[in-house]
Amino acid sequence: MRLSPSHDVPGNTTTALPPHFLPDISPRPTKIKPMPETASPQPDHAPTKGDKKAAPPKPATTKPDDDVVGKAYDGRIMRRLAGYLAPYKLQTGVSAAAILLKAFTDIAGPFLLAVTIDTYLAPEAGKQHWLTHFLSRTPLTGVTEIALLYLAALSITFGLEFVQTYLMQWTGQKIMFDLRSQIFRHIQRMHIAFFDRNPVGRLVTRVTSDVDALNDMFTSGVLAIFEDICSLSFIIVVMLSMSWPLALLTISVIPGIAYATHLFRKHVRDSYRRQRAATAKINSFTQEYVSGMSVVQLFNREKRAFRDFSAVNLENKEAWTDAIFAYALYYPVVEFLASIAIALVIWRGGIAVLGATQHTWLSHHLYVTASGASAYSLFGNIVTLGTLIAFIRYAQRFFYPIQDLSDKFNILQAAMAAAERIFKLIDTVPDIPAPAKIIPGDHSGRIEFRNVWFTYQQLTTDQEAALQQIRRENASSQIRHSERSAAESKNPEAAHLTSTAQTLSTSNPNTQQPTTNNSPADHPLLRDIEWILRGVSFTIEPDHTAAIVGHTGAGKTTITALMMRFYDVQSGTVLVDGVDVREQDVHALRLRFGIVLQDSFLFTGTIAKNIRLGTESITDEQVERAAEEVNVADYIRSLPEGFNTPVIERGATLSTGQKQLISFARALAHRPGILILDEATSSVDTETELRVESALARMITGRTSVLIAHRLSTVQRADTILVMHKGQLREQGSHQQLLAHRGLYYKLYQLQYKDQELAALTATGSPATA
Ligand SMILES: Nc1ncnc2c1ncn2[C@@H]1O[C@H](COP(=O)(O)OP(=O)(O)OP(=O)(O)O)[C@@H](O)[C@H]1O
Repeated sequence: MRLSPSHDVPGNTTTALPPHFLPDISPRPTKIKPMPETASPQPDHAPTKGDKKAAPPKPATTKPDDDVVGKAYDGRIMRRLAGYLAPYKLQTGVSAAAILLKAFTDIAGPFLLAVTIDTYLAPEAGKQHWLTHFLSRTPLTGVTEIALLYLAALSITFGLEFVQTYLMQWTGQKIMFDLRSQIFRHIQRMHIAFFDRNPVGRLVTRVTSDVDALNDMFTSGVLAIFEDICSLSFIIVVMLSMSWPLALLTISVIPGIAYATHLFRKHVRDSYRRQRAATAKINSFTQEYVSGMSVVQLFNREKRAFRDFSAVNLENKEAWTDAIFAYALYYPVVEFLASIAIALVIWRGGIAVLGATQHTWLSHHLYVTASGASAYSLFGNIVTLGTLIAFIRYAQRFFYPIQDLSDKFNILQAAMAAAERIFKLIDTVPDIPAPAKIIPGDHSGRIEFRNVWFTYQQLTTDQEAALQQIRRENASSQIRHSERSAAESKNPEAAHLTSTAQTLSTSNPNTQQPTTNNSPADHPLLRDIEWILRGVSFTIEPDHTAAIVGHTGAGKTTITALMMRFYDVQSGTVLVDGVDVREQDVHALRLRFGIVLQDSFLFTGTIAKNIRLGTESITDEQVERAAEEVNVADYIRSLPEGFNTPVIERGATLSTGQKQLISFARALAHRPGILILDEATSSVDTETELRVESALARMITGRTSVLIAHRLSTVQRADTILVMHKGQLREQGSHQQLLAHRGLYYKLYQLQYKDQELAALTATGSPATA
């Protein structure tokens, strides 16, 4: 709690004026602002009495980088942050000038008070202020004139305060706007693997609370520190000029305050770290249990869930209690030390005002200096009643900025940590690098996988190096092979001789292989990686339909993700439209695809907007036709607002099947070159599926299509069926060919066929074993 005029001059019996008579130009509000959060996932300060701005808990993330307590000042980060201020130089400059002027006008009040007392209320012969001399030569003589001067200083201070507050808050909001836009734009550019690694909560925190922490720094941190430093400097200069021995007495308690601040910060820091962890747990716990409430209630887990919740709730409470204890102790301690300083000033200044005759034996001997001169003569000559009263006011104000600085230090620390996390996000380069030279595809719709190895795992530097080596070896082998082929085609005779020479020169039959194909699985560093795709090669010819089948987790969806370059392969090549996807413009590449997933994603907006998905060239008629083709138009029209019915909460009011059909319409309306249907009809009933099937037949005609389906009935008509098993392409061919092969597909088919037969028999009441 800050020193306030009503109780900050204990036992001031030596002055002619009672303490409440002591005016102050800018009495500061009582404010306690405990240490703000570095990650700001919870209220940014403890709910202490007197602080009206206690914020509700903010969502927290559980990842370690949210737990970092950074440095209070980091030159590198500060320089970068200053860059955001650059467009608002004028506003910042005016604010800074206002602060400087305000710090100056702030000190005028006590000074005018001293003049009033020494000149008019309790004048002493031979002790006159220079200002009194100065004012005596102007019309400003008398209490009224000085009161007017005082009022003028007060008005200027308020005016400056308004200018500074308004401009700084305005600038802060502008910077936050710029920063949020930059973060969001950057997040949108990130590759899909980035979102696998960064949970939603963490990214939301970056855009919200971390940006808020920076706002605090811009609006009340940096400039407030500047203001505090200006105030402190002016007050110190004024105090020293008034009476340096009294000034030294005031400053004498600073080491005590510094030590108390050090202990306090240490304690609060630890407690905040625990709070962050506990709040993160509460948030994720609540989120998980609220989303899974039906399962909780179904399995009667309420009591158990409440017990678990109480445990994390208690952790949070205890961490808060510790912080509150520290705050409750720290502010009175600082206040006590400040009061000691002021008591010292009153005591020593009072003696000086009363004159040498009234000092005690102790004070006389205490203040005899080594040179033999009596120190109180120093006071005696300088300290008037007015000076002493003004000095006490300055001494009180001296402790405001000191308390404030410790507070601002916390804001800075929080902002540095937030800035570090924000910059880390902004500096994350997409793992999907843009090609040096873009090669557009031929729009044929041809898809080819050449010996593709892929893992979602992040590889170590050594593993990356090993892969690079393999890629280099395979590429040079490929070049040699191409050169040889070219030579053979030009001169078959020479080619024959070369080939014979090679055969004779070595007994190793491998040298006759046209190309080397080193496999990552053979490398000691790469052997233990959990490869999702292991050397997958296939071709889907233009306008053909390929179906990918296989057990759950076999890598089917992964194959389609690689076609659209959501991830880059670690080894091998994926070609779409005849060109390596890494050499194409990624936006143009993705525009080629239309996709319907098992878990359709709808955005907030209307149904029509979800079908159009921002492509304004799609007309209302086309939207409706697409919906008709997939048999969902009647349903949409039956809704109160038809195609303009709002979609809320990712389509919470629609069934999974309806969402799938809307996604179908979306894919159809966009007329993509390549269509991917990943379990696209898994959630619609058989009747609807049959109707969608005819739409499907139309959809896949004239474009390359990739179907992923567990129901083999859906895939039978595909031109080619790829059978995946544990990341490997085990079989490939048409339905009939694969059945004849009697391999994996045959087994899968038999299993499903038996299941269906069984289901049919059960439905008709026949014995299951029949
Ligand atoms: N984003 C991801 N991060 C890490 N691992 C993943 C990711 N997506 C999939 N996997 C893993 O990759 C493997 C293949 O997944 P994929 O989704 O390709 O299988 P699938 O054959 O389509 O399975 P399903 O039939 O169940 O859809 C699985 O073991 C899965 O755990």
